[in-house]
Amino acid sequence: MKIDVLFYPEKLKNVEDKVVVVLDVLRATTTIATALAAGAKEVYPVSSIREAFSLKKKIPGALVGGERGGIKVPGFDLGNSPLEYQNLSGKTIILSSTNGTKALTKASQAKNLIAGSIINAKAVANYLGRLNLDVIFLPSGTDFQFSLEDFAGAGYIISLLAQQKKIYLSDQAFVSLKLAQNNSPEEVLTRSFHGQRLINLGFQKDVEYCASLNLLDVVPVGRVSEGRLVIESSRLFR
Ligand SMILES: O=C(O)[C@H](CS(=O)(=O)O)OP(=O)(O)O
Ligand SMILES: [Mg+2]
Repeated sequence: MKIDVLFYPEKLKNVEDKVVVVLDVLRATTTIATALAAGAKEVYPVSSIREAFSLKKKIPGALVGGERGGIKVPGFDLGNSPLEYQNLSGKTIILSSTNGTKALTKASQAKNLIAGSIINAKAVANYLGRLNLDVIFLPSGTDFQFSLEDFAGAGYIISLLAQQKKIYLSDQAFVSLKLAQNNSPEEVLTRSFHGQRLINLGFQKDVEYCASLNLLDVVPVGRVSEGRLVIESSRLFR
């Protein structure tokens, strides 16, 4: 299996025949994994606030969540804190965040699209091992800049994948793996620019939660339905 890790979404091209793992460790893909583990039926990632409100009108009972500047959008039911996403049995979630949901929609045409994070690293690694195809990891970044937590997040998954498969790493994937091998998730997330920003906004508990390696065994997978990306929990591979 060949493994590549991009720096940020702008580099992603021609994904139709690719396996793409999108990461937004702080916090969108962690929130998606948490929502699905809490029983949500599906998550629709959308880029804009307007699109979120418009889709909510079309799906009775849907909850709309997300943030701008880290803070819950006025009129939304939920913010972007994974800790808010509990007891969601059968619920549809519409999520719009600054970075993660944009990266997910950018990768929506991928042959296989997976939302990865640190809390479900092992489950994602097992899933990729079963797929047995080349993989591109796509860090969402923060405001179109490189983000440490997403790049290292890919490395934690790669390190678990390396325990079960022969893998061939691009130069960037090699650095991502080394970063993960030499730093704990707590160190990485607390050190990162985005982690510091969230801590200053009062989201210390979110940062700690997002660093909880292998907490959940859910694998969020994307598919396009009626022209729109929807993410559900894969129950095929555990
Ligand atoms: O809520 C978050 O963690 C961020 C918002 S910001 O970068 O702190 O403004 O959104 P995400 O899309 O989850 O990176
Ligand atoms: Mg982020």
